[in-house]
Amino acid sequence: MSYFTIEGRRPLKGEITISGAKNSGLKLMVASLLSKEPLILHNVPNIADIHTMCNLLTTLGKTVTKGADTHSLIIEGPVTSIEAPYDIVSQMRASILVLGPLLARSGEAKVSLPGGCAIGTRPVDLHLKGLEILGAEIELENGYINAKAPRGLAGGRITLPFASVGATENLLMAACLARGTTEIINAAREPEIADLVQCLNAMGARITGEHTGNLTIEGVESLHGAEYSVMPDRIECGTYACAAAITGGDLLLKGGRLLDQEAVMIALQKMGANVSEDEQGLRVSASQNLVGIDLMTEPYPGFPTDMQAQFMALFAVAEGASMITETIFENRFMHVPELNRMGANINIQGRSAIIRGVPRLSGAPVMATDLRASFSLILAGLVAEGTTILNRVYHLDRGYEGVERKLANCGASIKRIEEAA
Ligand SMILES: CC(=O)N[C@H]1[C@@H](OP(=O)(O)OP(=O)(O)OC[C@H]2O[C@@H](n3ccc(=O)[nH]c3=O)[C@H](O)[C@@H]2O)O[C@H](CO)[C@@H](O)[C@@H]1O
Ligand SMILES: C=C(OP(=O)(O)O)C(=O)O
Repeated sequence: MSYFTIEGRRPLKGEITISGAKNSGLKLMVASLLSKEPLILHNVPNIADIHTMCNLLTTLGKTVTKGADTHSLIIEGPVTSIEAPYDIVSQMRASILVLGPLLARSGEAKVSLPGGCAIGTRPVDLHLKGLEILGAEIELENGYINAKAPRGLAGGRITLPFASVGATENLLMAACLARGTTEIINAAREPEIADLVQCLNAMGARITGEHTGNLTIEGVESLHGAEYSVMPDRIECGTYACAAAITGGDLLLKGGRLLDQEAVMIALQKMGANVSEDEQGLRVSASQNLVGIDLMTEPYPGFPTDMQAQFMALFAVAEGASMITETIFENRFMHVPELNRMGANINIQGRSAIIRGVPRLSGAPVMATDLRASFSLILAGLVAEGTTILNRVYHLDRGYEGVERKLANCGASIKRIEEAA
């Protein structure tokens, strides 16, 4: 297992190129199940979750090859298996997204139930209820979802009680090949949904309404191949924006887009950071002490839960008190005890955390518990006095490409130590 050592208190200055979005790239790869023709994807991030998705698609019969450059993939060929096995689904929850496309294409699917994870119980009831409205027959047995649509899927009107990102994506992909028209009311509006819609439309789907929360999908007989570039990762961009702010640095985040993350950038500005945008990307700097603010996580366009842990690190050293209310996942405060071990003063009250800013944090050995929690500890380590040792960095490798390279290029002292197994 590898770990990071970080020596803190160095302002970050320079440029970081933002990679393609994990939370879009994974779904675009799944869309390849809807056609046997090649789907050529560019700007695919080189991260563990993408490798896991390659593995899952290969298990289902697809051929995945590297494209013209290191961030391109070609996915093609027929689906030859309808089973997403437990050993892959348990590594990555996004695997559940193969359910809708497999049903639509093959009329049946067997997908392991993903179960909960460190941030919450994460049920998939909305995915299953929506597929039933489209005509699927679903049974749960031995930890698997067994789904059948012997007469194919048929369009329907699905109202989501909560704008679930994953349910929207699963139903959207299933509806592309259903007979007739499907409406998804109260669909998620995250930018990754629009990216998926654009890719599906490039493959011949007929989807409208991607920015409105109400999607209309006119089913088509078949989809064809396409070439598409994954959008930049707004969460990676927001994370490095926090790195600039917490270290009193100045970073150009190449490829970052304000449009995708206004709530995050407004929060940084309220705290005293400077944010500007030009044709290269976003520039974020801080020349004064940050001040605490209150935040609540919400579905897009609200403040994203995937940035909550990173802002917790910022608030830990900001002047005054801050409060974060987490409304999306019930257990997403696992980073709090670790930040407190570094000298932060954070109390959890139900779904809210009260953070009283402290003048300094001190380096300590800490343990990553999930992807974004891992980066909140890196941010704390970048501003702490002394050495921070971050264990279990495999969480981080799921979703951030080349963390230590990107940070070290901008002046951070961070090293990955590979421990023999
Ligand atoms: C791979 C990926 O894109 N992951 C993102 C996706 O996760 P994911 O697609 O899992 O997130 P959802 O929007 O579906 O989940 C949000 C909330 O709804 C609940 N829920 C969801 C589905 C369901 O059938 N029943 C149910 O109760 C979940 O438990 C959670 O509490 O969106 C989240 C919310 O922006 C992000 O934090 C994740 O990074
Ligand atoms: C929660 C996240 O991912 P996943 O849904 O894959 O667990 C995330 O990207 O922060």
